[in-house]
Parts: sequence; C-alpha cells; structure tokens
Amino acid sequence: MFSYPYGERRCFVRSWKLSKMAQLLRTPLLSPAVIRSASTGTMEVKGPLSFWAGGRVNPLDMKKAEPVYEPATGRVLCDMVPCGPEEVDQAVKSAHSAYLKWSKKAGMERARVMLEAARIIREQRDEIAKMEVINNGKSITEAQMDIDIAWQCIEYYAGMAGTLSGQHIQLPGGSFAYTRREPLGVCVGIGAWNYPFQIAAWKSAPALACGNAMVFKPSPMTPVTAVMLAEIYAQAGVPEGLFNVVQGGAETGSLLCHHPLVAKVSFTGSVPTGKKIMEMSAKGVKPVTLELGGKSPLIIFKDTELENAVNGALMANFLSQGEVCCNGTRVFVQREIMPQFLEKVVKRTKAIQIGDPLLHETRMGALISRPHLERVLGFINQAKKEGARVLCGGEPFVPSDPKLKGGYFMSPSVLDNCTDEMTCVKEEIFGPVMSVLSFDTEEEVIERANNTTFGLAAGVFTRDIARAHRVAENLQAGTCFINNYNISPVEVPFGGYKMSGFGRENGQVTIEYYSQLKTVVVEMGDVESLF
Ligand SMILES: NC(=O)C1=CN([C@@H]2O[C@H](COP(=O)(O)OP(=O)(O)OC[C@H]3O[C@@H](n4cnc5c(N)ncnc54)[C@H](O)[C@@H]3O)[C@@H](O)[C@H]2O)C=CC1
Ligand SMILES: C[N+](C)(C)CCCC(=O)O
Repeated sequence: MFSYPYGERRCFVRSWKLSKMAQLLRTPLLSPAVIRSASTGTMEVKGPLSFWAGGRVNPLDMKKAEPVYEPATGRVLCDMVPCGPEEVDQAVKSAHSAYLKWSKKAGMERARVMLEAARIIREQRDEIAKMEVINNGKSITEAQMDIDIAWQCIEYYAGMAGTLSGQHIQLPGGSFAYTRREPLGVCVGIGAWNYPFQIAAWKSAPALACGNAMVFKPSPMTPVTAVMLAEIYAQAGVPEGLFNVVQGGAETGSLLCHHPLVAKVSFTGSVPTGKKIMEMSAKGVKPVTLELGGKSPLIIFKDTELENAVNGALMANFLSQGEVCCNGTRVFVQREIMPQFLEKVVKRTKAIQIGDPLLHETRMGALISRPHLERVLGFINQAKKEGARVLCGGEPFVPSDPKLKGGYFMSPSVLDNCTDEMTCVKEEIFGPVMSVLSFDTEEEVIERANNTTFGLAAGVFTRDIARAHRVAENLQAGTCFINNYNISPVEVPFGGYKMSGFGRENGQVTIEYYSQLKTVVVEMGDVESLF
C-alpha cells in the first residue's frame, strides 16, 4: 500500500532544494506568432510542460522523459517529463497557499479574474485550437468548437461565483442558523486525451469559482494545451499556484490522489482507472467526480425526419474520430426504415473528408496513437468474425499528402447485421465505428438499450412528442438527447449513470461538487443545560 513518503520537516527541506534547482520560467511556452506560422509536421515544443507557483518548471529527473507524438504525422512533437513525489508535493503546496488567498476573496472578485481568463482564451482561440490539433489529431473545426466551449465554461462559472450564498433559518426564541457555501481546498483534475483543453476548463472553472485551487494532470499523450491554460490563468491575475499542471501518467496521478493536502479528485477517463481513483481517494475519504466511458444507445423510430436522424447518427459517432465518451455507438433503427437509413448514413460516412487536421475542409483527423488505431481496427476484425457486415470504412487510411504517411488515420465505419451479443456492440471502441441494430417495438428497444453496465448518454429520434419523453424517462443514462445528439451547452449538467460514473460537470449543480456546506447555529438566549 502506498503511504506518503515525507514528513513535514523533510518536505520543507526538499521543497527548498527543489525550488533552488527548479528553474521557474515565466515566459510563455509558445508565442502566438510561433503557433500561427506552424503547419502539420513542423511544430516542435521545447521546454518545461509542468507549471506551478506561477511558472513553468522541469521535474528533477529529466531521464524519465517520454516522447509525445503528433498523431497526423507520427513525428515526435515534444518530450513529456513525468513529475515524481517531490514535484507533486511542490505543486500541491503551491496550490494550497494560493487557495488560502483565493478562498478569502468575494465571489465577484474571483469572477472578474475568471472573466479576464475567458477573454484571453477567446482572443487566443485559434492558436490554442491549432496546438490542440497538432497534439491530439482532431480537425481544426472541431478544436475551435472545443476551445469555444472552454471559454464559455469559464465565463459561465465566473457568472456564478458572485451568486454563491447560503440560507438563513429562523429558530425559536430569536435564535437562528445560517449556512455558508465554502470551498473544499486543493482539488485535483485528472484528464483524458480526447478533449485536453476543454476537460481542463470543465474541471477548473467550477473549482476556481467556488474558491478552490487546482492541480491538473493531463494525459501523458496530450500534455501541451493544459500548460497554455495555466499561463492564461496566471496572465488573468489568479494568485500564483492557483492552477497548476503536473505532467505524468498513472504514477503521478496516484501520487496526487494520495496527497494529504488534496481535498477532492475529479477524473475523466476509462472505467478501470476510475475504479482505482475511487479506491485511492477512499483512503483519504476524498470526494470524487468520475466521468467515465460509455456505450450509449441512439434510438431512431420510423416516424422520424430521416435527414435529421442521419445527421444525428453522424454527430453521435464521428466527432473526434469517434474518441468521445458519450458517443451513441449503438444505433437502433426501427426495422421499416432500415434500408433508407443505411443508404443515407453510408453515403454520408463515405463522403467524410479524412486528412490534414489543420485544413478547414478536413472533417476527420488522426486517432490518438498507433496502438489505439490498431485496437480500433482489431474491433472491426472481431466484428466481422462475429458476423457483422462492414458497409463502409474500417481500414487504415493513408492520405495522399506525403507528410501524413506516418499518421494514425482510418476510414470511418458503419457496421450492419449487428446483434446485442457482439463485442462491437458491448464494448467501448473509442473510434469511428457505428454499430447499427434493428428493432420492432418501443418496449423492446428500451430494454435492449438499457442492457449495458454503462449509462452516460442516450438519444431518441421521433416526431411523436409523448413517445420522445416516455423513452427519455425510461432510458438509464445521465443525458438523453431528443432529436439531436452530442451538443454540450455549458449550462447543462453532464455525467453518468451506472458504471459511467457519478458527479456532474457543467450546469449549476456542479457547484455542489466543488463546495461544502457549513451550518452556523447562533444562540440568542441563555444556554439551557440538562446538567
Ligand atoms: N470518458 C472519456 O472521456 C474517456 C474514456 N477513455 C477510455 O479509456 C480508454 C483508455 O484511454 P486512457 O487515456 O488510457 O484512459 P485512462 O483511464 O487510462 O487515463 C485517463 C487519465 O488517468 C490517468 N491515469 C491512468 N492510470 C492512473 C492511476 N492508476 N492513477 C491515477 N491516474 C491514472 C492517465 O494518465 C490519464 O491522465 C479509451 O480507449 C477509452 O475507452 C479515454 C479517454 C477519455
Ligand atoms: C463535448 N462532447 C460532449 C462532445 C464530449 C465531452 C465528453 C468527453 O470528454 O468525451
């Protein structure tokens, strides 16, 4: 079992040594001009990618550096140097001292700084989106939407910071009680690689609005843009240490979960890791938010407006090369309209332009890594063996542009003839693979849709409003879309049922996951003692 290795005094000595050794860099990682002049295959990111105490820092042991790849070309983009126990301790301590200052500010004071951060993101939106594309492989059009959602999220919670308040409760004899909504302290965010900047914003915005500080660990595959967010918060005027980035993988993540000064962990990623996060956090009785995977159903009834349903199915499956946790990958189509639906959906899928993700006409970029691409292609092979029919795609794709030859591309796929028992229908593939299943009745499809351990999202397409709401009521999922799919306004709570996790991100309710309630009881009379 892991136990935190440092006592307070030793920790101080080590911290001092580390701060002497570590060079705190306050210059931005990348200037907007450098990013603007970059194109696919040209970018190199140099210098420290971790950030605490208001500047970028390199971990002590540079020998542990791991290469980070540009998915569209397969080139090395930068090195990711994981943080060990000493660096994690430094970052958490820097967050804690910032928390002591930030939590004493009025909500409106916090709001002003957060609005400035949102403004800077808006101003630098195209550059951040470009870096996201180079590091993640998704298309620039999508990355720009992701960055827009990120600043909107910070703006939304800035607006909420000034509204945080308690209750006044009248008690007998003029006595009363009141409640205070207080921050938790240092919150940890652990992110996945599919929405690197957006996940950092979804976690930090409500945390900071409530008066907390955050230490964020991005996925080791996408370390770049979280540091840009840290620089933006610093530029906006947060206290030094309020939003920190530590780089690393499982080991660094586990150090964060065990650190005694950490009050809460918010995690986005796979179910197996989510379980480990919960176990580790349980040792310190720390609350967790878990945003895990899914195998969401999308149900299309025969009375639907078919063009919209086809658009919905494409949006439900092919955003970010299918690497989206809430994707509606089990598409149930009512038998009578199956031929028309398949004809249209296959035609549209074949027309998806795959290629250089920095080009505006590209609609699908590269998957995150070579092993992940192979894993997704493995699911297609397995599906064929189990009797599914590949109507299109499902093959490695080599773009004509020579610089993209080493990229991790594949053609988006539609699988027909699927049954509920097939691996492609049961397991999260996390790639551009749509499995289509037919159904006859509403009752039957609800039962089949719910027959999964996941419960992140679901969708229904129909013109019958009573049916739409009845189906939404009966689907076991944290989000149900009616006549659309995968839109994510920041005002709307997002999170899972069943093994897709718990806790919510976005919306008003998330304030409750980043704050705690204190009750203050005030006696106005004399104390009546029983003794
Ligand atoms: N819900 C979602 O949005 C996502 C779901 N996934 C699912 O997970 C699969 C694997 O993707 P990964 O990035 O490998 O997900 P993962 O769950 O392994 O990693 C997510 C994050 O957790 C960290 N982590 C891993 N092990 C940890 C540990 N023991 N303690 C603390 N932190 C730890 C990782 O470094 C990363 O930052 C995907 O193929 C997909 O099925 C992946 C990304 C996002
Ligand atoms: C933005 N949205 C709704 C398409 C996906 C966000 C959830 C995730 O991290 O996969």
